[in-house]
Amino acid sequence: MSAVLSVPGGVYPDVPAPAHKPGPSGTQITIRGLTKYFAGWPLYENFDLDIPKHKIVSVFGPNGCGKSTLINMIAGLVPIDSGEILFDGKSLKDTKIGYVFQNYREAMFPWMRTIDNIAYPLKLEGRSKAEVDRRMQELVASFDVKFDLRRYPYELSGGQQQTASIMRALANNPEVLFLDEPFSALDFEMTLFIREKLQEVFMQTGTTMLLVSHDLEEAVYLADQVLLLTKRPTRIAEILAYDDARPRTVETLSEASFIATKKQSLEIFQREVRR
Ligand SMILES: Nc1ncnc2c1ncn2[C@@H]1O[C@H](COP(=O)(O)OP(=O)(O)OP(=O)(O)O)[C@@H](O)[C@H]1O
Repeated sequence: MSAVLSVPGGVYPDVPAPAHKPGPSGTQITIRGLTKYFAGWPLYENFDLDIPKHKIVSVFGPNGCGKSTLINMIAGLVPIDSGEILFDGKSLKDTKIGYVFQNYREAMFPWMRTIDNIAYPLKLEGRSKAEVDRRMQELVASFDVKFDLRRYPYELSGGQQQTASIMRALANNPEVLFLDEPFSALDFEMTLFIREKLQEVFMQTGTTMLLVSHDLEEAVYLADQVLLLTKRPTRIAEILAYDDARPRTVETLSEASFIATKKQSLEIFQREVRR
């Protein structure tokens, strides 16, 4: 009798299960055979990537190479054509994730007070009022919030709104936090503040973070790994490790290892843009 493979939605005889290639130990996200076309043109074709656990990975590459689409596909916001994305061997639906959008003005529910926006993921999980209050206090302390969270989002400054968006994304302690150019709509002062807060949260929690950035200095400053992509159809140009100790500070910017990683990233970027 032929072997029968049971798959969701049906039973097909003689269909071998595709061999899943796990990543090296310490991998959080495995992407295998990812394929995505837009309007008949390939963006990703048979793309494989391992994203390590408890690290910050910055995604950098030429304009339109698919940085946002990559994190959006991993986060389940954009459907994939084919392939497999697993989180520690689990599917997305069994994984807690948080997402920080570039456009914070459209990220929050305008009819809810800021505090209720931030608590929303906890309420969705059915947490008790005491649990919600405790977590909110922790978040307020770790983000050093000085503004009134009972205000509506539109009553806050851009930096305050983005701070609140990040607090919401972290509220239920996600395993992975996605950030799509979180600083690009902020002024310099707010960028520095939020960047330091993210670094502090990372040092406290070790939450895996995937950051899309257009600013190479910022991408390297926060990263354990810089993922450099090619032009489309997009492949990995190179993955650079950057392991200076945290907290990284203004002094980090003049360290030889920081400058070398930035220079190497820029050279790879320029090579790919000219190709
Ligand atoms: N919904 C869509 N329909 C058609 N094409 C799309 C769609 N979303 C993205 N694209 C195309 O896919 C490519 C990758 O887009 P994406 O925004 O992911 O790139 P990016 O690297 O983040 O871009 P940028 O550097 O400009 O921020 C672009 O050519 C874009 O025009």
